Amino acid sequence: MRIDVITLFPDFIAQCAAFGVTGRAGERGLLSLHGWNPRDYAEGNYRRVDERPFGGGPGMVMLIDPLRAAIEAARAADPVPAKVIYLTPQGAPLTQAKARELAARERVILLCGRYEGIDERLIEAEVDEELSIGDYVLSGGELAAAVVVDAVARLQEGALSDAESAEQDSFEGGVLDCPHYTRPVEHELGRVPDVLLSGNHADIARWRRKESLGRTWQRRPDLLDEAALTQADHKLLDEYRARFAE
Ligand SMILES: CN(C)c1ccccc1CNc1ccc(C(N)=O)cn1
Repeated sequence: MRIDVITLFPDFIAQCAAFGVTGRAGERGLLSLHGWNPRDYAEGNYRRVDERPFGGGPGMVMLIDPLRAAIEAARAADPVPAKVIYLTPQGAPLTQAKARELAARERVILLCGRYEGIDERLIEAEVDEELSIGDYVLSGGELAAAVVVDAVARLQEGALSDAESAEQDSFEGGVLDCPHYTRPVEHELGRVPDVLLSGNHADIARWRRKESLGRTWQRRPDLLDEAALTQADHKLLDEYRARFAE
C-alpha cells in the first residue's frame, strides 16, 4: 500500500512510521510512505502557505495553491489513482472497520491541516473523504495522519507475525480484548488464572471469549449492540454477569 501525506512537517510523519510494526512494514515493502510539503510549492520570497482569514477572526488559513500543487505532485508520483482524505475534527470517526477498508486500498493521500484549517475551496475541489480520530482538537492533522498510517500498516498482509495476529485485537471482532498474562505464575501482584495454565485450549478459548464479552459489556456496552453475538456468546455473557449478581 502507498500512502502520500501532504504536510508542512514531513519528517514528523516519517519518524512516527519509522519504528516497530510500521517500520517493519516499510522494510518488508508492505507499505510505502511519501511526504509532500506544500511549502516546496509556495511562491514568493516568503513562500507563504497561510494567510489571514477573510471576515476577520484569529489565526491563519492555509492557502489553496501550495496545497493543490503538493496534491498534484503526489498524484503524479504514481500512476495508481488515489482518494484524498482530510484529517479534521469535522470528519467521520475512524473505526477499525474503516481502517480495514482503507488498508485494502492500493493508495491513499492524507491531507494534514495546520493553523485554523484549509481554504474551503480546496476541500471542495480536492478532498474525497474527511476523517476524525476522535472528538478533540489537535494543533495539526499530522498526529491524526500518523494514527491512520499505523492502523492500516498493521493490517497489511505480513505486517504482523502470527503471534501478534491482528485478529485478537480489541475491536477486531467488534468486542474488546481479553486480559493477557505472562510469567511469573505467582507474583506479589497476584496469580495467573488457572485456566490459562491448564493447557486445555477449548477451556482457554472459552475463558478468553467470556472475558472479552464481559469487558465489552462493562466498559463499552455500545459496542455490544453492534457485535453479532452467537447463542454461545450470550450464554458466556450470562455466566459473566452472574458473577456480579451474587
Ligand atoms: C488546526 N485544527 C484545529 C484543524 C482544523 C481543521 C482541520 C484540521 C485541523 C488540524 N487539527 C486536527 C485535525 C484532526 C483532528 C481529529 N480529531 O482527527 C483534530 N485536530
